[in-house]
Amino acid sequence: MNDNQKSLILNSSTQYPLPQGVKLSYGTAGFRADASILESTVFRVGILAALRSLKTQALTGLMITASHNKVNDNGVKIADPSGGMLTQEWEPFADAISNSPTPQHLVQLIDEFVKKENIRFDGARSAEILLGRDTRPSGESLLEAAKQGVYSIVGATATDMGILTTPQLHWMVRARNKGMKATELDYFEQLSSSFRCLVDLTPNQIKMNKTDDKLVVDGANGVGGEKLEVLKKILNSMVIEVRNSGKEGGVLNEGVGADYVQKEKVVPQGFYLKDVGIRCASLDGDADRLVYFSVQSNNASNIDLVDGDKILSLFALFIKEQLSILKMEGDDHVDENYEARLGVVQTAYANGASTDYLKQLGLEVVFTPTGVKYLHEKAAEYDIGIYFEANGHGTILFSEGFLSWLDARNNELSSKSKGSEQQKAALRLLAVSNLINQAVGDALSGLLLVEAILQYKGWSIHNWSELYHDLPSRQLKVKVVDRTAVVTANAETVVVRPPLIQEAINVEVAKYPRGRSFIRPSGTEDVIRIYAEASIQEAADSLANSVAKLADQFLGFGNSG
Ligand SMILES: CC(=O)N[C@H]1[C@@H](OP(=O)(O)O)O[C@H](CO)[C@@H](O)[C@@H]1O
Ligand SMILES: [Mg+2]
Repeated sequence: MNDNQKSLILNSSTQYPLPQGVKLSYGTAGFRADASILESTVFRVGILAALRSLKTQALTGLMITASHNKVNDNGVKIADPSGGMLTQEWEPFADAISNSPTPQHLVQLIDEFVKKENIRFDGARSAEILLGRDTRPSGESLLEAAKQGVYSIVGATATDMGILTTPQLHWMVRARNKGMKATELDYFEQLSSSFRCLVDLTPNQIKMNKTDDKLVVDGANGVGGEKLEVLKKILNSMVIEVRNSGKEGGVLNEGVGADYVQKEKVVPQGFYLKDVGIRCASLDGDADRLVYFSVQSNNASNIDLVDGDKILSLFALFIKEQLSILKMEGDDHVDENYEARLGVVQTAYANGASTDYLKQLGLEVVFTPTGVKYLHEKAAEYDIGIYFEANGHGTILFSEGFLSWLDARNNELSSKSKGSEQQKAALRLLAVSNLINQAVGDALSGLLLVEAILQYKGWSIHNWSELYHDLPSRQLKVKVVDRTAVVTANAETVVVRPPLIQEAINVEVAKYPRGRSFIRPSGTEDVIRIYAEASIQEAADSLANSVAKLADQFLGFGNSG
């Protein structure tokens, strides 16, 4: 970096001093904290986004959101040029600059990093960043901090895309870097046209039952509801009622939203006994998570939850079905068929019944540690990789190789056997690849795919929910002295440090039919998470409680002496 560049960073960073005692880390989902202490962090992430753009010679994204956290929190994360999460290799640098104590130190860190990464400042291509934010009131001033960060790199430009869902921003970054149309309207048009295409390919004999027409969506009082209203107008064919859109005065994520519904297993605000039998869905605060539910008739706060695992199962079932139709021998007697590698990616939080179901379908199921970045990376190894966290974040990734084969196959079928079942299957798969966000999990595109598949199958939410029955489960959190003392292996299913705790967990698990339990340090909160499942709820609760006691015994404050 030349002196001019150094003094630019030095000067602008003095405007954004690091508050005393703040130490943040680029965790599972970027930086998150109370919004009042975040300006300096967001400013520095602005610099980071510009450096990433220079390094890759491509456009990057910066999103200001704290997803399902309370409204006073905020956060910031980067979309890499692929549209995915920031490469994990840069996370340590993100931590280092965001915690750097003085402007001088910051400049020094950046200078060293630029040399190490061989980042070019020769002006061959300037850094370019798209900025987005959710509906949080603190978003506006944090956006300004992000811009100032970007502008601290000579020649860098920042384009404010306004209020967006997180997946919209990721989608735009990916689309721009692929040279495709990338405005918000393009996003809506791609989703709606591919959805229409799928619905038009619904077999004629399957007609929806009247009562299954309507979908009611809980928008978490965030950005998702607002965007869904726009999408709904463009679609013009679906009966969608949006509640908790934020316009009715409700508070973001308070008693509403996908995280609340999935963790508490109760109805969000604004849903009542009168909604029994209706298909309902819930988005989270930045609309990258989606769960479905229906209100139970016995008690208005009870729900039948259709979580990420079941969305994954529905998608997997559909894709597998289309692939086998495609493989059927048609009139053209093509014997050269592409064996598409279909893979399903879950985490240890996936309900055991879902894993059994997927394996029963003959699918390859693999596990990764918690966090979308791990699941996404794994899913990208397949021709078609479907990944979901139980909490409703996930998508379906199609490899370039498979898509170009599929495209060619479709062309061939359309000339030899237009309108055949095989061609329809090829068209459906192509439509899915356009509908479902290829950059990151996206509640809006996921919702449209669920709706299209339910129509295709002529299924109610009840039919869908009956695919399998969840094993009863329980999640608990335990505060410990130092959560980093816990080291896990095998996709977080066994504890390797501290010694002996895993043996003790095994003893507890063995006491319960279909018992399973694991502990891991959270990447977003200062707690150890406990997960347990068993054949009945009482057993899952009791197993979770015993394991929580073990965690406290081995790691808790009582033990610290
Ligand atoms: C059990 C659980 O839901 N964990 C969540 C949560 O991570 P933790 O590392 O468990 O705090 O937040 C992550 C980011 O949103 C999400 O990816 C993950 O699934
Ligand atoms: Mg989210």
